Amino acid sequence: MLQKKRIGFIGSGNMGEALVSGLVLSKATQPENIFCADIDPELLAAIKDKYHVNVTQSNLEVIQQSDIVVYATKPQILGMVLKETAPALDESKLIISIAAGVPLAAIAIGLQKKLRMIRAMPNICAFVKESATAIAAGEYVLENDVAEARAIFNSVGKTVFIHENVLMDAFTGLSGSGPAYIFTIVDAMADAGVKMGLSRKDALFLSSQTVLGSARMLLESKEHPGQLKDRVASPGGTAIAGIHTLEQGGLRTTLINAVESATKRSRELGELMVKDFIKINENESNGK
Ligand SMILES: NC(=O)C1=CN([C@@H]2O[C@H](COP(=O)(O)OP(=O)(O)OC[C@H]3O[C@@H](n4cnc5c(N)ncnc54)[C@H](O)[C@@H]3O)[C@@H](O)[C@H]2O)C=CC1
Ligand SMILES: O=C(O)[C@@H]1CCC=N1
Repeated sequence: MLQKKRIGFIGSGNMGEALVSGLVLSKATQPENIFCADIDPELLAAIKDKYHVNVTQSNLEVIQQSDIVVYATKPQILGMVLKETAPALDESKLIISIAAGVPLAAIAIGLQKKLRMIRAMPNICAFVKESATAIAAGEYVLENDVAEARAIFNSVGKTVFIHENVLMDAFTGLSGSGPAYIFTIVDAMADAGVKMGLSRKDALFLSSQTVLGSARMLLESKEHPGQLKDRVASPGGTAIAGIHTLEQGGLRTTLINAVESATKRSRELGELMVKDFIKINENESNGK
């Protein structure tokens, strides 16, 4: 589906590169159909070297070359970048924003243009084709646009399509930010292994493999996590002793609080971006 589509990235940092990596690994499209822009020439040179895609410091050039444009800059500068690139945007292109917190309606109001837009929340595991991505569509998308967006994100992992753009902040708090929680947990488990006398290398490998295996069991067995937990925790055994300590430490509450905080932060980022957009528009109309 994407073979003939030219896909451009505005911002080629952590997430832009993760998507490029997944797209190239999955062969969903050819490297010559991928166009990456960034302000950092060293980063672009490294991306060209690794993935053999087209790179340029010019956002406008990438947009001109692309059928699908993915905005992958930080939400805090997205308003400015969108304004700068708006002259090159029209209904002939599908625009995808992966920015945390930024509602499509805010982009539409800020740019005052009718555009085919998709909002997506992937995660960094796109690097290894294991992203969990939520996708929502804007008002003016064509029938094929959602399928194309899904094809992009399916090529770097699994997708869910949601109708309510408003739930994106919750996805951002859970699966968009989730790898950071898991990396922290694995790091802490590795520290624990070291404390118990394992080498750092073994401790890190064993905790990472344990997370991978647990995730695969959850997805493949489709059993409830509680049931799987019961299969590990024997009466009077080691796992239940460990779980008791986790519960004493408030693990569940802490994780629920973490997802809630990240969801709230996502909403805040969206509100800040809207304010930013209003300021840019006011300055423009005052001729500043
Ligand atoms: N890092 C993650 O795990 C995830 C990030 N996201 C979203 O992806 C977006 C990008 O995040 P990251 O990749 O983490 O940030 P990053 O900072 O690693 O990458 C952003 C890139 O944009 C470049 N940039 C800055 N100004 C620019 C400009 N004017 N024109 C073109 N490029 C410019 C920077 O040099 C940088 O390489 C954010 O909106 C974030 O919310 C979404 C899901 C997961
Ligand atoms: O910048 C962040 O912290 C998050 C991770 C998910 C999206 N952006």
